[in-house]
Amino acid sequence: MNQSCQDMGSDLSLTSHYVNVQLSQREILRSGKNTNKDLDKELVIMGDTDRQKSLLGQSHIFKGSNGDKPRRYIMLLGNAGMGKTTLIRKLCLDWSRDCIPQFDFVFFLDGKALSLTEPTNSLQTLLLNLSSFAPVCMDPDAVYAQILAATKRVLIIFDGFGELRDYEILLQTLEKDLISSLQKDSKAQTYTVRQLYSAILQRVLLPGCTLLLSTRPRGTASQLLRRTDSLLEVCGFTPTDIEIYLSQYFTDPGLRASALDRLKNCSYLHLLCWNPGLCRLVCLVLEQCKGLEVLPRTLTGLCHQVLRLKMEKDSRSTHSQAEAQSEISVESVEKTQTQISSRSQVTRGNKNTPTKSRAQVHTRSRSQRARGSKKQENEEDDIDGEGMQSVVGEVDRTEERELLSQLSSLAWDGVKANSSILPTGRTVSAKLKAFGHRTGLFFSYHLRTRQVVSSGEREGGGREDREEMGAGEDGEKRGNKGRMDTENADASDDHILLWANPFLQSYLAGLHLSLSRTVTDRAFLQTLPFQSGQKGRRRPQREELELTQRFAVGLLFYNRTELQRLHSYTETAFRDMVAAKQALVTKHLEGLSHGDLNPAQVLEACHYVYEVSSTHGDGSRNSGSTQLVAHLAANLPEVLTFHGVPLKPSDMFPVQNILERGGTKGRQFCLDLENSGIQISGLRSLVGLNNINTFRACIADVITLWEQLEQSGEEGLLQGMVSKFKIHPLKATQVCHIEHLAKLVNIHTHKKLSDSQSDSILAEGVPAVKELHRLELALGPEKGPLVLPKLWELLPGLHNLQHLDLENSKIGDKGAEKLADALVSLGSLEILNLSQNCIGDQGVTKLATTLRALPKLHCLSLYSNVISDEGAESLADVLPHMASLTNLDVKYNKLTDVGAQSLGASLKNCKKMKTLRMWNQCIPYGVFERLQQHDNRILLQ
Ligand SMILES: Nc1ncnc2c1ncn2[C@@H]1O[C@H](COP(=O)(O)OP(=O)(O)OP(=O)(O)O)[C@@H](O)[C@H]1O
Repeated sequence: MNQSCQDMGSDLSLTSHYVNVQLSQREILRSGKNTNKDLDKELVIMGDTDRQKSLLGQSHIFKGSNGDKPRRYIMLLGNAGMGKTTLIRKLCLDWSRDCIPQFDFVFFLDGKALSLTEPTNSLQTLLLNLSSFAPVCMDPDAVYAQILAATKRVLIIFDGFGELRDYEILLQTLEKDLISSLQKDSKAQTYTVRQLYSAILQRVLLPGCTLLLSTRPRGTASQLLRRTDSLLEVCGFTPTDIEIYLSQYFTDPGLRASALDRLKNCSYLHLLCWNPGLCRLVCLVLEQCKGLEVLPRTLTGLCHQVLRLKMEKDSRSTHSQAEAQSEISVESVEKTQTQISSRSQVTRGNKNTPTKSRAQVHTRSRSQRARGSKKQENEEDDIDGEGMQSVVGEVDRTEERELLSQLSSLAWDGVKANSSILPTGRTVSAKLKAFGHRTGLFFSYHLRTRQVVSSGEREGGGREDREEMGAGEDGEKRGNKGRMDTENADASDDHILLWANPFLQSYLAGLHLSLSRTVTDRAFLQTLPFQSGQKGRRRPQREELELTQRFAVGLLFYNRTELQRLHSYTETAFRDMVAAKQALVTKHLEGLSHGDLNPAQVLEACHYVYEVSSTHGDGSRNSGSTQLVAHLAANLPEVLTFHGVPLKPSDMFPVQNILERGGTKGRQFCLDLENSGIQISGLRSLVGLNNINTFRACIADVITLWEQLEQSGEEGLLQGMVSKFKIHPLKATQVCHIEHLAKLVNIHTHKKLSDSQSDSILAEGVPAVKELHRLELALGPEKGPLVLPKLWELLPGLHNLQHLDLENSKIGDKGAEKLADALVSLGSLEILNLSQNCIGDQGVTKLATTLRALPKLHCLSLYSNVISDEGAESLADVLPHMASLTNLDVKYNKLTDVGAQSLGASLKNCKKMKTLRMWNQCIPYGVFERLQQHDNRILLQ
């Protein structure tokens, strides 16, 4: 394992190129039971400040927090390229170096092995022969016995599953017969990989072992959520990580310094490097475009450059190979020349064969060059060296275009089918496979490395594994995803062919949609985003599809000369085709009603327009793209919300771009970045724009930003950030929301940021707190009580609060007493909702004393508490003194006819009261009816 985990492809290895990334602990909003929502929507989005505090190092993955029980069912989350597999391999490597001593065995099970469908496996063969990186096992029976004897010391890692759904299917209840058969004899070689995976995941096999499952977070995961005890997410690269990565990648100090410099000057590329997979692509471009070439400015540009470089490298190396071969052929030709009577006939024959292979062509051209003067002697040989080269180039290009066209069509098929596995069979020609491998776009995964080994017959098991790990010269992920084999690229039963890089797959799929002759305008139109009817659709858009759409649109507006190599149209036909599709895109995007787009779609629209407008390498724009930017900037809603949309660092840039553009046209925006997890640096860039009138964001992050600005002495900016910040209305859905609010109220009351001595900017307090008129606690009865002590402390600071909604927070009598004390300061309060809070007589009696002191309170709900007659009496006493109260609700409490009659009698002295709701089952209906007859303000409902 130590050897086979190391390789990261292209001469990179874990030991020399791995960057230690952090993990963040994620939580889900609901209990996770019976939920059918998408996991990424269920995940609580943490603010940056809290996220930084919650980060875990790799050494803590298996440990419970604060000495809790160790984690046994861990889900590792991360989008494409975020480094899940790499992290897992690092864990394996660390384990092989004794750094994770709690496990005696680690097995790496790949989702791709599910392609093996024949029922010929046992748990033993699965672990010892099929798991990736498993070394040769000299005494499998003894090892297996040891595994079974201490399953608690076994770690099973599942990786390489396409999506959450694949796990969910494996978690469907197993048939009883299968369970008993597995429990009776797990050594019988009669099970499919699927059955064994299912049984391990469902803890039928290897109970007590630790499971680590990697997955992308899109899709529903109700079954998984029920089982996992830890959700961890790979965080991606910080700016420091990016520097570390670059300094490891560029070992030459000169190159390193210039690469870092160039990257820092290219903000968007730098932001993209947050994703390690993209960081690697960026390095590839930085490495190979050392000269003065302009760096790509968009994701389309980046992937385009990477593909271009790969193709150039490939054609260089195939040429040099062909030339090397031709040298040999020249010699042999020359040797045999005397025996060939009519060489010119051979030559002529070749010349007239347009489909000759590159090697043939080169052999010939090289042989001409080698022979020099002989060329003139041969009058029939009328093609000179240069002419030949251009023919060669043409032949190469034509072939390359053909291959690209096939590749991109396959890539689109994969994106449609949500799969990175290439179809087996004839669809992928040998030539295409070879091209895919040479360019590192494909890698082949070897499903099975060994024959089933039982003790006694020990075959050369691991050998193949190790040889294959080192194979391949340029694969993005070769060596990163299990076994592979570049020599034997055929997708036989034991091999499957995969796309090595999700971004390049999507780029090629986008290429197919935008430039292929086979995609009609109508079909193209249907693939564009935001189709009508999509808004209501629950199914989330998959990452690859979203990227593909972005690339397709980006490519259409790309520099036309750059695209020449990718298509086979004539110049005019190409121009017309592009113009027609550009018009379709423009019409489609301009026809959108931006008010109807949800926040995630608004973000996506910003990305499209960014790709369209900035793809030209030289920074120039064409008029079509300028028009699209202007249109979006003019039509974005004034209140622009990204609430609930996780914002990656690279999302910030396109949004900033469009907001700035709006600013040049005089547009002002109110930005809602709450619950988006935006990084503080991104927050600063966006809300620092001049045309942002107001903004909302995670309170703790805003405070951190203020502190940073104060420390750096940026007073002007701080002033703006303080005055633009808004928190009204505030709905607390997480415990931390109240903690953050408490911090803000503290700043407000002390009129300074925590460490500062005095602060003129905050001399009048925090405007956002002064303007907070409505506060709702929506944490429910489980989490609500956790924040109540903090809430009682902070409430007196909210002088201008008009509406306080504490429904269903399990306040109880004790809480009600504390609340009563806090309420004295809330002279502006108009509405108080204390429904469903277990408040009894004691609590309500205490409350009653302060309620009378609230001059503006007009609506009080004590619905569904446990107030009985004594409490009702207290309320009845205070009611006539509450001059502003118009509506009181004490329905579904415990008062009987006695309490009801007291309240009814008190009502007579309350001229302003409009409604009194008090019905419950303890009040005889007759009494209630009588009271109603006397005063029609008493209502049943
Ligand atoms: N911590 C890291 N240090 C150095 N390079 C990394 C790191 N994490 C990822 N990479 C680079 O990024 C590339 C993509 O990472 P990886 O394959 O692990 O992503 P993934 O999350 O498994 O993606 P997918 O969901 O597509 O399978 C790797 O090939 C590797 O080169």
